Amino acid sequence: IDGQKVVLITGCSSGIGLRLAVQLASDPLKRFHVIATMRNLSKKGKLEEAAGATLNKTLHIAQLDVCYDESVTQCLSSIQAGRVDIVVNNAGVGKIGPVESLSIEEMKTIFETNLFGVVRMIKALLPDMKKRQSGHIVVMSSVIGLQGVVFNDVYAASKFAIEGFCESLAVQLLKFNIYVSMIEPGPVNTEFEMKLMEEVSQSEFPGADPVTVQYFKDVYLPASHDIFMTMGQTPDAIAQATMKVISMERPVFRYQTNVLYTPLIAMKYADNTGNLSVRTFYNLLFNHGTMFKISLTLLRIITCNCFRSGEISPN
Ligand SMILES: NC(=O)C1=CN([C@@H]2O[C@H](COP(=O)(O)OP(=O)(O)OC[C@H]3O[C@@H](n4cnc5c(N)ncnc54)[C@H](OP(=O)(O)O)[C@@H]3O)[C@@H](O)[C@H]2O)C=CC1
Ligand SMILES: CC1=C(/C=C/C(C)=C/C=C/C(C)=C/C=O)C(C)(C)CCC1
Repeated sequence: IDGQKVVLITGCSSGIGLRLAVQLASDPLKRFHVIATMRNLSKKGKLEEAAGATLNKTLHIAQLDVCYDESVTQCLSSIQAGRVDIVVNNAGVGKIGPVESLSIEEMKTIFETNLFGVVRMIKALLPDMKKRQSGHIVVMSSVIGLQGVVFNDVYAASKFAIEGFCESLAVQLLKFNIYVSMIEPGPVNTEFEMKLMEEVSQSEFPGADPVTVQYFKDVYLPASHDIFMTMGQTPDAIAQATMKVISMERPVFRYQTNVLYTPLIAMKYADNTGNLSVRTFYNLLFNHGTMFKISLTLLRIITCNCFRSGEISPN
């Protein structure tokens, strides 16, 4: 452990967290000692299988639920190395649907994980990182932390919230040689989308008017599915991007993993009235058939030539 970076990752039972844990633990130079955490250890089978020979060598599995103080304290105090050099706040939950049919209580649970879960981890680790004048706080944010997407209102709010928190904190932490990095993927093909679809398929959308429900079901859901199919990245691509940011000597504050999404985000900064973003998203949503395919092809042509060419290939 002495020459290694101790990396703690939250939410490793599936998706991005699982792949990141495995990629870091499989580093040929053995630079990382990975503590792959999950809230429910009965789900550890998939990670154990993917970890292969790295299990209990460079990859260690531990219990951690970001929503509970005791769980966080207990996990951190059980760390053999006695320190965490890099924390990857990956645990997160999605939420889609008309706001009229979501209760405030339900909305709070999203913030409990995506905002306060991350804040809890950071608060627990900061004193020691400050003392050691070293550390890297990585957050699995999202493009939805920079640009809202229709029917993702609450999820967007939670990711915007953590962006604001970290953007503010990053300045203070530079004084202590602690870096903060936000990883901002677009759609990623993990269990995330399936969980959302499952939840939606069970809801009758109480409180929402029929026009909104129809707009959500017949326009948004197919368009969103299309976006996951055409623009979606693999969790391995996100793990690779995260590993790249972790390995930087001076880690960047923001890192967008999907070059196809970059021009959509850029609209926000190109027109400070916000109208360009709102209207373009409106048009893209309602023309998601043929027009959308044409727009996407155009985006591919533009972005492949102009944005970080060759750095990460859009899949
Ligand atoms: N998939 C996507 O399109 C995108 C995802 N992201 C973000 O990436 C991150 C990972 O998502 P992804 O891998 O796609 O989705 P998954 O649903 O596959 O993974 C989410 C992980 O978070 C865990 N988790 C949820 N709540 C808690 C909690 N309270 N404490 C600890 N762990 C918890 C889940 O555990 P359990 O199995 O127990 O539920 C699971 O391991 C999230 O923060 C998400 O917002 C960002 C951009 C796009
Ligand atoms: C780009 C785009 C759309 C959807 C984007 C989606 C659904 C993105 C999902 C991103 C996720 C899931 C991020 C997770 O953090 C719409 C609204 C269909 C309209 C057309 C343009």
